[in-house]
Amino acid sequence: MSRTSLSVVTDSVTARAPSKVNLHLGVGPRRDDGYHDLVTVFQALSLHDDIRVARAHELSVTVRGEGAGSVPADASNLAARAAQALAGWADRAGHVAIQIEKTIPVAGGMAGGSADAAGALVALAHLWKLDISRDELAEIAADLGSDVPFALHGNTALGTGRGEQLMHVLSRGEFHWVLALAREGLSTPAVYKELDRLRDSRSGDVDDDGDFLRSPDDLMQALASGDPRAVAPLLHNDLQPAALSLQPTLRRTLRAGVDAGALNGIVSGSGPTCAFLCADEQSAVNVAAELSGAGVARAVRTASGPAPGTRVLGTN
Ligand SMILES: C[C@@](CO)(OP(=O)(O)O)[C@H](O)COP(=O)(O)OP(=O)(O)OC[C@H]1O[C@@H](n2ccc(N)nc2=O)[C@H](O)[C@@H]1O
Ligand SMILES: Nc1ncnc2c1ncn2[C@@H]1O[C@H](COP(=O)(O)OP(=O)(O)O)[C@@H](O)[C@H]1O
Repeated sequence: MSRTSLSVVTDSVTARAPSKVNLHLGVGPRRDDGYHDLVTVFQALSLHDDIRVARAHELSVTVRGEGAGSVPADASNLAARAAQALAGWADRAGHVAIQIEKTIPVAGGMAGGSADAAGALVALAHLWKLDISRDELAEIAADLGSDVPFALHGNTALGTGRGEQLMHVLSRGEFHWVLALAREGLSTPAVYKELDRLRDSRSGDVDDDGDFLRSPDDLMQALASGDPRAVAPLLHNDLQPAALSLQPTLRRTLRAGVDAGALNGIVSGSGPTCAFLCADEQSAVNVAAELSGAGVARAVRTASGPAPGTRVLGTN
């Protein structure tokens, strides 16, 4: 019998990256660099994007699925920028074909672009067999966008700085969410700008900065208890008034979700997706059905959290 030595070459890797909702989003005043200091509690949700990377002779990006038409399929795509950044770290050419299968709504406040960047980082580190630590990957991630480190981390985490400095938060059990997707997206910088404008227009009667950036201890205790009824009243988003100011119809969406039986509803991050926390899985299915019928959203999805961070799904 002849012996051949088999060296298995991986040609493509697929990674799965989660979406997120901010259970608490405290926003400090605008900094000199244009960013805002945050104290936020992220929870990763089961709604995800899949990112496949394959060896190629040049960089290319294709995008399919939810909102694909409004995502750039060129070097400006966050996944392509992630590939270039990782190639730079590894001192190699970033020739790779990237395929993104989107389920996360685009410009929806659920960090879809960040998920795609995290997916590209994890998939390429595997394809290129890079000896890179999670911390080094998180540093590259933070340069790509404030939410990208959390997309890598997943689960539940406290974010500080501009949201890129993370500490794991204990969260027991599974939480069930209904997501109301809006017809039009909202631009993240525009929502932060609207918050600054609203605060400027009523300066004098605002909380002091320390209050914006208080630690959400009650929420973290409620998460550790695993009781959605304890978590629900503690959901808080400083960006919500700004998102509602730019898309006033979201008020009706928020009301409709609670009327349908959700424990509470909140604008997800910079919006316009509205996220409703439900008592259990069956309640989420009922709320989703009723919200779909109410005509207050382009589409309605159910999701659970916390979901794991970005991970390799398979190789070919
Ligand atoms: C609001 C949040 C809440 O998690 O998420 P989304 O709702 O957009 O998903 C994040 O802060 C969005 O993070 P991300 O989308 O990664 O933002 P980046 O690319 O870093 O920054 C885009 C722009 O948002 C504003 N920005 C972002 C983060 C921050 N801490 N302060 C800011 O003022 C700045 O105007 C910045 O130029
Ligand atoms: N891979 C990507 N997926 C989604 N959007 C992307 C991507 N790359 C760049 N973008 C752009 O980034 C903007 C923010 O999109 P997204 O990350 O989905 O929303 P949000 O910041 O509200 O969570 C959009 O205008 C989109 O065109």
